[in-house]
Order: sequence, then C-alpha cells, then structure tokens
Amino acid sequence: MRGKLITLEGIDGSGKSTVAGKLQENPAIKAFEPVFTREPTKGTLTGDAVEKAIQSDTDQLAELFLFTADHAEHLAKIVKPALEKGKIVISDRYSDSRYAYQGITLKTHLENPLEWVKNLHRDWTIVPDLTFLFDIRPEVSIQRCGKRGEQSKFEKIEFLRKVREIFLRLAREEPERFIIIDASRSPEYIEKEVTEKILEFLSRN
Ligand SMILES: Nc1ncnc2c1ncn2[C@@H]1O[C@H](COP(=O)(O)OP(=O)(O)OP(=O)(O)O)[C@@H](O)[C@H]1O
Ligand SMILES: Cc1cn([C@H]2C[C@H](O)[C@@H](COP(=O)(O)O)O2)c(=O)[nH]c1=O
Repeated sequence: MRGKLITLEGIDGSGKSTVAGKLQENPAIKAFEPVFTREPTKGTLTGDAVEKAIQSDTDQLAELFLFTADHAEHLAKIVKPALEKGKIVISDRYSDSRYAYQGITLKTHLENPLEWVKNLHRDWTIVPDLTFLFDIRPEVSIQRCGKRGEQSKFEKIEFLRKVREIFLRLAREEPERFIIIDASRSPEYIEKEVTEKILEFLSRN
C-alpha cells in the first residue's frame, strides 16, 4: 500500500523546521518510522545549486528551474522510493513553497506566475496527502529570523506578506488537504497540535 506524504509549509521564520525537529523526537510519531526530508534538499547537486542561487541575485526564472530540478531529484531519490515502500514521508517545505514564493518572484516575468508554476508541476509531481500551513504575520516571522542571525533575500516583510497571501489562497482552494496552524503559538503547543492532527489523519487513512 502506498505511503502518505505530509508537508510543512509557511513563510520564513514561521517555525516549520523547529517543529519538524521536535516531531523527529516525538515517540508517537517515531513509532511510524517516518522519512523526514525537506526542500530545498541538502547535500545534493540540485540542493547545492539552489543554495548558491538564493544567496546571489540569480534570475528569478533560472531560480525557479533550479528549485524545480531539486524537486524532481527529491521525488526520484527520496519521496517516491519511500512512498512505494509504504512509508510516511514528512517534508519541511515542498511544492507549495514554489507556488507561493515563485508565484511572487516571477511577476516580473509572467502574467500569471502562480498558475504557470502549478502547471509546470501538474503532470509529474506528487500532491501531498496532508499539508500543515504555519500561518503567521510577517512582522513576527521576520523578528524571529533576525534573532537567528541569518538573512535570506526572501526575508523582507512586504514580500513575505504576498507569499503568505498565496499560501492562504492555496489552503482555501484545497481545504481537504490543508490544516492551518497558528504559528504564533509556542513550539510545544504547535508540536502537540500537529502531532494530534497527524495521528488523527493516519488513523483515518
Ligand atoms: N513557535 C515559536 N515561537 C517563537 N520562536 C520560534 C517558534 N518557532 C521557531 N522559533 C524561532 O524562530 C526562528 C525560526 O524558526 P524555524 O527555523 O523553525 O523557522 P522556519 O519556518 O523553518 O524558517 P525558514 O523557512 O526560514 O527556515 C528560530 O530562531 C526559532 O528558534
Ligand atoms: C522549497 C522552496 C523554498 N523557497 C525559499 C524559502 C526560503 O526563503 C528559502 C530556503 O528555504 P529554507 O526553508 O529556509 O531552507 O527558499 C522558494 O523560494 N521556493 C521553493 O520552492
């Protein structure tokens, strides 16, 4: 039986990686022996290319294709093999990040970048079975990013406000797939809520 793909999404600083780390140590989640992964991938040719691209003023269309190439590699080498073995896969960021972020960065290149990027994926991607959207005001998430000391070119309030709007639109369009999490709560509270929702989902599917 095919496994289940669960994704964590949200703007920079929304707390996805912190909760992903907690889930990896959570006994109730560990019992399912899930595969934890992320996009952009780490330690791969495509993930390294993405890392370099987002640290420089790479053309937005070129950046999209690098993120998308990384997604193809992620599917082929990690996601598909795990799902075919019946495993649960939990990914910290996935395609919805591309739709939300490049749906904004490509406004200078394309008339309707969100639909164009979604169509680019349509015939070959794997749609998640469950997506947690860590929703937070960019004013709060940017403060958190500042505290952790690193600054990516995407960590700008007005940009993240537009990215957040796309994430919320994606969630409205697929209410059966998305669970919106109030990411302003404590990491402990969010871990508990996400764990409960995952266990509930797995008991039904
Ligand atoms: N619920 C929370 N409340 C307060 N601070 C938090 C919370 N979750 C994470 N943080 C802190 O905010 C910063 C960003 O957290 P984290 O890296 O988990 O966010 P993220 O969504 O993965 O960000 P990015 O996508 O940019 O990697 C870290 O310094 C982390 O310690
Ligand atoms: C998968 C993906 C990510 N991004 C952006 C989101 C972040 O600002 C950076 C790096 O992500 P991380 O979680 O901080 O490692 O890249 C994007 O623009 N498009 C994507 O498809």
